[in-house]
Amino acid sequence: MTSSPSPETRPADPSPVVGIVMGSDSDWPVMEAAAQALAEFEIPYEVDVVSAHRMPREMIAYGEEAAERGLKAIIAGAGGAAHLPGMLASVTPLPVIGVPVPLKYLDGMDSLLSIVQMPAGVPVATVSVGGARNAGLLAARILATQDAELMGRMREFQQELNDQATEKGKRLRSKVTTPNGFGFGGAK
Ligand SMILES: Nc1c(C(=O)O)ncn1[C@@H]1O[C@H](COP(=O)(O)O)[C@@H](O)[C@H]1O
Repeated sequence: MTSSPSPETRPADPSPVVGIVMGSDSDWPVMEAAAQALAEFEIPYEVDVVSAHRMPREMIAYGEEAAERGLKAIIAGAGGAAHLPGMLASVTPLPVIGVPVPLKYLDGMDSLLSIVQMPAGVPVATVSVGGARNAGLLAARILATQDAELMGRMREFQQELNDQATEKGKRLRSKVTTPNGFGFGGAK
């Protein structure tokens, strides 16, 4: 049986390079998928609640200090009147990825429109409603532009997606008989 290393021998946690922030802890069930994607690529991240509406001064400080603290990208999720991603983008030079979080009413359309319609000059890369996993993957791609090893792992990940989709096609073709037997994946 292997035992985990004692605290003295355990390597120190690497400094986070991606900040995952959200307007409330109630966003975490959606935002967790961003953290999961980063963990799969072994990218160190931090998570916090930073609300533009409820804690404006702290939110500005977070955005202003993010680059100096060593973060390379920020993923910001919020629901409803989601001003957090845009306000962070206005005070940091880092890339900001916005995640519209769907709430009980309006199915996330309110959040999507709040995040995506940024004025020229202040970009927020907006993923789909609830698309936190893609936000994590996009942050990984941004980091991979400066990290050949990470770029290699992203290529492997894409190949796995391809393999899975190819397998899905095979399964479907084996279940459905088409009149001419044609299948994109080379079914004869
Ligand atoms: N959209 C924002 C901001 C902001 O943009 O600054 N701060 C909180 N919120 C959102 O309010 C919703 C309800 O929050 P509570 O569950 O705490 O009442 C959350 O989805 C949060 O992201």
